[in-house]
Parts: sequence; structure tokens; C-alpha cells
Amino acid sequence: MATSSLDWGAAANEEEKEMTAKLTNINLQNKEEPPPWMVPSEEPPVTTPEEGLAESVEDSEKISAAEKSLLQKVIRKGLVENHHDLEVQRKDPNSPLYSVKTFEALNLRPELLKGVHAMGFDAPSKIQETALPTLLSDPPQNMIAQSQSGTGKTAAFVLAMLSRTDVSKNYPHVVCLSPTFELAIQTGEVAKKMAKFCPHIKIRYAVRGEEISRGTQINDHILIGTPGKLLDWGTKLRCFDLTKVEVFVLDEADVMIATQGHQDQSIRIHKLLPKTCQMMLFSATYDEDVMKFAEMIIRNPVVLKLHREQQSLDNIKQHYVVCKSKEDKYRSISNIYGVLTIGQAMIFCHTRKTASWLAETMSREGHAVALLSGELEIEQRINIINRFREGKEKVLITTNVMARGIDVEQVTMVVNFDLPVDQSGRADCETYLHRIGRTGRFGKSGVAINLVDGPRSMQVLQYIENHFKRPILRLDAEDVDEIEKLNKDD
Ligand SMILES: Nc1ncnc2c1ncn2[C@@H]1O[C@H](COP(=O)(O)OP(=O)(O)OP(=O)(O)O)[C@@H](O)[C@H]1O
Repeated sequence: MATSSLDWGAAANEEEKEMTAKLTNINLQNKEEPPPWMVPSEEPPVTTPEEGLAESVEDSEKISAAEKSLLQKVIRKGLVENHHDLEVQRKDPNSPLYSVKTFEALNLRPELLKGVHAMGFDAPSKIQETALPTLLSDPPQNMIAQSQSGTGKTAAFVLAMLSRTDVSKNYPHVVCLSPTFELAIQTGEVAKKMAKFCPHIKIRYAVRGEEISRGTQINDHILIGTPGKLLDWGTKLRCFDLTKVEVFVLDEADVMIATQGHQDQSIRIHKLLPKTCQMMLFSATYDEDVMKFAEMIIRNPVVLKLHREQQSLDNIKQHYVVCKSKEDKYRSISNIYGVLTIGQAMIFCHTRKTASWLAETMSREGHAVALLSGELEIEQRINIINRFREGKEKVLITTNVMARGIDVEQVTMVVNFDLPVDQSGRADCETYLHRIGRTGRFGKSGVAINLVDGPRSMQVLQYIENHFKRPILRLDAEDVDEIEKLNKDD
């Protein structure tokens, strides 16, 4: 965000004043009794499938692993902290692994080091500490590295790619495979930023929309592209020689194998590379399929694995608000809107229809909200996420399907307009934790507000409360004092 913390503080004060002014209009006299279904039920927390579930399935069909990964990248503001030790699963006993605490210790070319610092990177991240010395060492070593999204993998392999680029070789000798057009562009942008002070390094995209005629020889040093296009350029059109590639990176291996046809194409490219080519494979997840694929592609690798930081509800104040209907839920959100917008908030709805309805209703009433939904084109999604990340919108309404797998660190408040349930209507504790929990963000607190509108959702809430053994306290969304307290750390 462009605003300084001082500006932000002033803006927050201003908003708080406005909020209090708005809230003073609320009639506190007519508090109603809780509905009869509020009495805790002994029944098991299984509910019948909720209305509209089919819609959310429809949503899920529209968002692929690649899109999720992309949205996650776009929304992220910086490194994801990880306090785990890096696990080195396999290494060559003849070449000891070492790690570095500074970028200076890597003996990078000065203009590259300048580029790294210009990006604001002061010290290597956890995965970079160990991966980089190995990736840059001679003779080159192969690597398989897995760590969750946001831990610095892209920056690590881009630095290795640039470091190994020899501008005297005017042909592609560094190749990076990405699962989609958009992901390739993201990587290319990181490479261009990092190579800001290396004007002679030429980077080219091999993605849809980039055309080249048969036999034209590419003289760029680095190619970043999707498997189909790279295979086409390397074999059918013969625009570069795959046998001259010295560094081969396979990014987002987990997304790659989830994308139809990419696995085979990647293997075909790999078969044409020389034995001496340094191969690196990166993945955010680590399961059997990814490993099988990785082993097929990467010979004698060093395998690095960084365990995912556990999310917890420790610093989260959890509340629930009793509502009677969808409209009542909306009123509750309106009442707390002022508090939501002091920081940033996400509101989760079960279906696309509800999310759209809520966004429309809130906008009509003059509340500034953004809607991230399945109907949108990927460019529109990126645009919305960018605006939210930059703080242009303070409240993002979305469905779980759209937001699954996306960590939005800057969000201080999460509202479950609908509680998360699985396909059969049971409490989905994992999704709840993912929406609300925090990882490794010590000292940073957050607030979760669950809107409960009937016996079924009350059961779900109670199940979640029992599951995590953390109290979820009742909140009166009409009580100004209670609402004001939400935003205070105590
Ligand atoms: N050493 C560093 N210091 C500070 N910030 C960093 C460092 N390395 C990377 N970053 C920043 O952290 C964020 C995540 O890094 P990066 O994209 O490399 O992670 P990733 O593991 O590749 O994530 P994904 O799996 O989503 O691609 C980026 O905004 C990047 O600019």
C-alpha cells in the first residue's frame, strides 16, 4: 500500500469515528429474545445438504489448481514465515550441503546482488538458505524442493537461472516450464525485476500468443513457457536446440501434473535434454504423484522439504451472531461494517448466489465491497485481488471454492456469512481453520464472526467449537460497545 503507517493510523481513527457515528443510530431498546432453536441440541452435527450446494460445485469446476496458485501469488504481500527446520531428505554424501545466512555469501555477480536487494530482499528465506548454495554450486546439482506457497521458491530458482545465464551464448540455455500462461508471466516478471541491473540478459516467453516462424533461431538466453509451446518451438519448429539447454526448471510440479497433457509434454521435453543439464523441480505440495513425477524427471536430486506451518486459532477472537434470516445476517454485517473496514475483512458465503446477493445489497446501501466469484474471467479475478491487496477495497466477499488455498495475510477479520460445511452438510473444520487460522504470525490477532441462522448452523458451530476446544462467544451485533471492543487487542 502506498499510504504510510501514520496515514493509515489517521485513516483508521477517522473511520472509527465515522463508524461510531453510524452505530449511534442503532436502536438498542428493541433487543429481541434469541430464537427457540438457540437451545443447544444434543443431536449429532450432521445436517442435510444445504440449498445451493450444486452451485458451489459449479464454482469449483471453474477454478483450477493453476488459477488457485496464481491468485495466491497475486494476493500475497511478502514471504510466508515458516519456523520449521528444513528437512533434507536425500543428498550426495560426496557433496556436503551448506547453507547461507546472507545473499552476499553466495558470491553472486554484483549486478544480480543489486537486483536482489532492489527487490527488498535483505536475507534469504528458509528454503533459499539451503537451496541456493546447492543450486549455484559447481558441478551443478539437481534438486527437488517442496515448500508451501509463498516461502520463496520462485525467487530461489530465478536467482539460480540468472546466475547461470551466460550472455556470450546467444541461444536459449536456461529453460523454465510453467503450467499456464499467467504463471509463466509471473515468473518472467520476477526474473525481469531481479535482472534489472543485468541489461544483457534476454528473456523470452514461450506461451500462447507468442508466434515464431519455423526455423527462426531464437537468440534469447532464457525461455520461460508452457510445456506445449516449448515442445513445439524446440521440436516441430526447431527454433532452439533442446540439447543445448544447461538449466531446466520445472515449476509448480503439483499444478503441472494436475493439468491435462502437461505431464507427458514435460517428460517429452525432458527426454531431449542433455544428461549434463541441471534440473530443478519445485512444488508447493508433496504427495506420491508429485514425487513419482519428480523422480522421473530429476536424476540424483538433493531433496529439500519444508513442512507446512500449522495454522492455529490461538490469537483469534471467535464470535457468533444469532440471526433469523439471510436479510438479518446482512443487517448484522451492516452493523459491524465500520469495524470490518478498520482493517481488511473477508466474508465467506456458501454459494455464488448468496455472495452475489450480499455484494449487491451491500453496494446498494453504499458499502464499498468487492466480490470474488466463479463467474469472473481470470483477468477480472486478478484485478479484484490486486485492488484488495492494495487496500483499495476493504471488504472482499467470496465463496469458499474461490478462496480455498488462498492465504490473505492482511485480513484481520473474517466473517462466515455461512459456516463451512462439506457436501453432506457436516461441519468442515479444516476449511474453518483455513479461513480463520493464522500461521507463524505471532502477536498478530484476528477476529472471526460466524453468522448463525438456524438450528443446523448452530450445530455446526458447536461442533467446530468442540473440535478446536476454543470458545466461540456470542456477540450482539446491535450492541455498539461490544462491536467496538472487537477491534481492540486485549
Ligand atoms: N528473501 C526474501 N526476502 C524477502 N521477500 C522475499 C524473499 N524471497 C521471496 N520474497 C517475496 O516473498 C513472496 C513469495 O516468494 P516466492 O513467490 O518466491 O514464493 P514461492 O514459494 O515461489 O510461492 P509460490 O509457490 O506461490 O510460487 C514474494 O512476494 C517474493 O517477492
